[in-house]
Amino acid sequence: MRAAILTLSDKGARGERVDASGPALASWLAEHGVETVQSLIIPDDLDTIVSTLSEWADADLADLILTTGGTGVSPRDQTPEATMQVADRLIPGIGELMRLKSMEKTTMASLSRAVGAIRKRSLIINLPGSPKGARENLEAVWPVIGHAVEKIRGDQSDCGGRFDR
Ligand SMILES: Nc1nc2c(c(=O)[nH]1)N[C@H]1C(S)=C(S)[C@@H](COP(=O)(O)OP(=O)(O)OC[C@H]3O[C@@H](n4cnc5c(N)ncnc54)[C@H](O)[C@@H]3O)O[C@H]1N2
Ligand SMILES: O=P(O)(O)OP(=O)(O)O
Repeated sequence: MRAAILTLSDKGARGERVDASGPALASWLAEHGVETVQSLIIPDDLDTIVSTLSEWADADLADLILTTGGTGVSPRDQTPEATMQVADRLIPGIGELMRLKSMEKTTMASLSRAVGAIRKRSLIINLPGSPKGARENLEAVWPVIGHAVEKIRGDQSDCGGRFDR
């Protein structure tokens, strides 16, 4: 699986804060056998997020595109809106699972409006901005990501019963 990481942070893009979340995600992915083929920091600007996500998905840069930051309720937080704008289809269960698992850790998880989406052959997942929040949310959905990527990329094998507890 190839991953790309997009960090949304005004301070990070201005060089006022070192991006700890993008590298934390790349390390976590490497430990799980996933190569990060691209990573970038951009400001919380709707049009820039839309154009970057569309470009990456349309070029089939990665199977999995992770965003970190801008999922909350501050005026500049618009990563979910940008993701919904580029989405061919949404996967509501991804956001539900992230919030369900994260609320075991902090009730503040209810403030993340993160979504999961598909554009072309890429799975896009929003994660919160802090390194801890980003990692915890990725861990929450990791069990379903491999299967989701296979199906999005056209795997036609029968999954009925394969994943029953
Ligand atoms: N499982 C968890 N889920 C959530 C957590 C958590 O700790 N565990 N935090 C919750 C909180 S609190 C909020 S609010 C929401 C939404 O978060 P955002 O996506 O809006 O995050 P930001 O406002 O972009 O960032 C928050 C905070 O994190 C630090 N930060 C942000 N970007 C970076 C970066 N690239 N490198 C280092 N640190 C960064 C900074 O202190 C920001 O103020 O999510 C809940 N979910
Ligand atoms: O500069 P950002 O975008 O990382 O935002 P904040 O620290 O206010 O969450």
